[in-house]
Amino acid sequence: MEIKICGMTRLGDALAAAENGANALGFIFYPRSPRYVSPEKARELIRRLPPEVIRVGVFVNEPVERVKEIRAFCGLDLLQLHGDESPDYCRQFPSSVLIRAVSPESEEDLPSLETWPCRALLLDRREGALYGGTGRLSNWELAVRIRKRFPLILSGGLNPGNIGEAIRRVVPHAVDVNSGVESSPGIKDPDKIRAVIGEVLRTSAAGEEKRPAGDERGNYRIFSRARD
Ligand SMILES: O=C(O)c1ccccc1N[C@@H]1O[C@H](COP(=O)(O)O)[C@@H](O)[C@H]1O
Repeated sequence: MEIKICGMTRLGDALAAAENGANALGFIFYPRSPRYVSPEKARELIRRLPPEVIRVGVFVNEPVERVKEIRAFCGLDLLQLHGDESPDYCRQFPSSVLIRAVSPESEEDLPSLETWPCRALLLDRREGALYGGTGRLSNWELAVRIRKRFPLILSGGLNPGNIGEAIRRVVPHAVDVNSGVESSPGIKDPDKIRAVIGEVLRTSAAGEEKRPAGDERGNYRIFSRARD
């Protein structure tokens, strides 16, 4: 089970996540977010990270050229598009570097997910004008349907208290945690980071033990360095 911790604004938080086993860290380049980090600051943080940690840039409705510029400047491995970007917008990037955030509300929304040219879907919950970071749970029943067809990152309101149940019920490829490991928006709590990663490792190890022989989930890694 892969894990991403999102909304990094401070070096100590990023290193705590990396040292405790996070596979990927997210940097939010959406100016209206309380977790916004400038490209200059993100670059500073990123260059001090252990090389094996995957760096994900989170964008909301940013012009394509600006996303490309920030990606090159900061050395981002993957791009998480979390706004109203269209499939045509997405096609201006290699699909291998894209994570598309989606918030389907019912089964009827599922066929449209086929249109996204991306490496993985990230299931989140939108709340009014807020694009993400709401701390609200996503729809786990739809998540089970989605993960049968696509590499899925489960997101939305995950925290040390509910992530074990989320993994047992949804069995996603990866999980993404953000406000659930904070003491206030943009300020992570290293104890909560340790707790959430510990819970992910324990739950996924128990799941592996119970899996019948021959039930391989494949070796697909979402958080790896993609070739453009
Ligand atoms: O965190 C934000 O402020 C944010 C703003 C705009 C787009 C995405 C944002 N965060 C993403 O939201 C999900 C879920 O967050 P939470 O766990 O419910 O707090 C996560 O993938 C973040 O990448």
